[in-house]
Amino acid sequence: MARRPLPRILSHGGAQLARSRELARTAADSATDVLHPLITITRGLRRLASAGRRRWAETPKDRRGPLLFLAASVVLVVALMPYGPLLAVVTVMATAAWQGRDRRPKAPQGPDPSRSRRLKSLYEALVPYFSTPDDPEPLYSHGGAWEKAFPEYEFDGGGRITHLVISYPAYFPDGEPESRARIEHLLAAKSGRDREYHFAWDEEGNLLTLRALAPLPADIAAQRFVTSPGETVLGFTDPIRVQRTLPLSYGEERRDVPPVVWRTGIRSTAPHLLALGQPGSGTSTLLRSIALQALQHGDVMIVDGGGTGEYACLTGRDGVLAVECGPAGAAESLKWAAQETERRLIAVNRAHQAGDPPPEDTRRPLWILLDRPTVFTHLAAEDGRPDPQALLHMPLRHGRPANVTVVVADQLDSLETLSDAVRQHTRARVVLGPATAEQLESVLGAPPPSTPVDQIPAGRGYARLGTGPVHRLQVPATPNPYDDATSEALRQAVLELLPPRSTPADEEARQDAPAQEAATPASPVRLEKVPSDRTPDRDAHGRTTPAHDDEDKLPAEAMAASPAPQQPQHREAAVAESS
Ligand SMILES: Nc1ncnc2c1ncn2[C@@H]1O[C@H](COP(=O)(O)OP(=O)(O)OP(=O)(O)O)[C@@H](O)[C@H]1O
Repeated sequence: MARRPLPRILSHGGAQLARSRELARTAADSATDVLHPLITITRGLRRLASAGRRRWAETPKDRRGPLLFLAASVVLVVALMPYGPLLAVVTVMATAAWQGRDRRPKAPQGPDPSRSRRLKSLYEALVPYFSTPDDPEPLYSHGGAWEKAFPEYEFDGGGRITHLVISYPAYFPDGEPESRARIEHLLAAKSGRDREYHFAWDEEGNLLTLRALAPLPADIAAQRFVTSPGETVLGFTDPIRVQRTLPLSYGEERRDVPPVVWRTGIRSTAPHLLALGQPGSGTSTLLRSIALQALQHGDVMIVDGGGTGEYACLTGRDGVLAVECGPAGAAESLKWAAQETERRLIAVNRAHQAGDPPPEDTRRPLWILLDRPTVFTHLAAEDGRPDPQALLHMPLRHGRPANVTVVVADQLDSLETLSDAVRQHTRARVVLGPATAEQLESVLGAPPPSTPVDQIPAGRGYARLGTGPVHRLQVPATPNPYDDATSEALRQAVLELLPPRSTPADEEARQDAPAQEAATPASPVRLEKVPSDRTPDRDAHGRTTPAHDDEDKLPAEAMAASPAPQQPQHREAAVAESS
């Protein structure tokens, strides 16, 4: 019997109503089953009565008297006959039951022939994986019944499977990733490779649920996201695992989309991030998106080994301490970052020991963003200099209590060149663009729950925060506004998010140092670095430099443990002095 729709209040409740809804539905179904004969007879009596009324109305007035007399005679004869009344009641009930039967044409059972063929072929393809010759009653056998194996299925308007529950035998090794991967690969291939599929294995119930995922929106432009301090939106995902949504604007339109939010700071369980991808997969775009969000509440230092000016738009902006593209500048900036982390750590520890809150000058988040640091590693090895990645050890290991966050982006094939500290301490992971299942698992630490599509758009990939689930990810479009290929709308969106430029870029120093610039393979972009919430210092030339915490205020032991911070711009000051 077809299930009756429930009242709206029961069919649109939240997750907590699901159980009550199922109970109500079961009770309604049972009551309908028990009362079904009564309902049929009542409906038949109603139809007989209305047929009688119609007949009476159609009978001409002069013939109504004889008709009434005939009916009364029949009633009298029946009443006088032995068992007459009983027989009359039985006859009326039988007639009513016949008249009251459900005359609606029966809905066709099962899917239409083309859909049945699709399910049948899927079933046949699964037979080698879900059967064994020793099974006396195989659920899967060539020419067997797919209906028992697929208890639930749904198709879209084009006749393609969108949802399928697959029952499999208990002896299938569903705990082995390789066995699962074989089945998932097969199902994705048979259901259409141009879509992504989510697989949920219910090992207790021996059920596998396949769901075709709608493509993630690729048209989300950079914008101010509604987040708290310490939260960074890496991108957007589907609502299967993420309940929270963010209101986003698409031009005039507004939509709520589930985000992948990364929490940083002292309570974070994944305080540093590593993003990997093939060239052109969108890791620089991700870093730019993170930088624009980080600048709302903190200071940012960028070390760019790519040398293509991807971060030039950030140069000289409030809160941007440095954008370094050359090996010497990168090494100096990282050295300063390590010393600053150490200084903050000592200051925080002293405050803890004294029972005071952390000092104000340790609270503003410091972000160290590195794009392709392995380029500098190669250059340093060639020149016989120490690997600048070694300087990341302090911020990575001790950055969390010091409010220092490190984000590293590099290419997938450089994973081995990244230092142990980077690989150990970056517990938030992102992989963008095409990647093999092995690469995904080695970077994320777990296989993604969905199959990839053949054509992956830029900025699409997977994210995993600590030991959490692997999420599908689409990074918001945050292009380089100085790139000619960037559309005007996206350029404006990024420009609007940039902090103001309160100090002019130090063009003079750059022009005056041709010798030093030529010595560096990727010429550095010179930047002024002025944390917006601090009073800048002045160097020998009267230029502003980051007002790092006044060394005089540091405790004696902190000074002993922490060498005086060597500010990132010292290289440029030296260049200016020599000119
Ligand atoms: N999330 C995104 N949405 C839309 N377009 C994107 C996105 N991410 C990247 N792109 C586009 O893809 C191209 C490459 O992006 P990007 O430079 O960020 O990649 P990459 O991984 O850093 O590559 P490379 O290392 O070669 O510089 C750019 O044209 C960029 O605009």
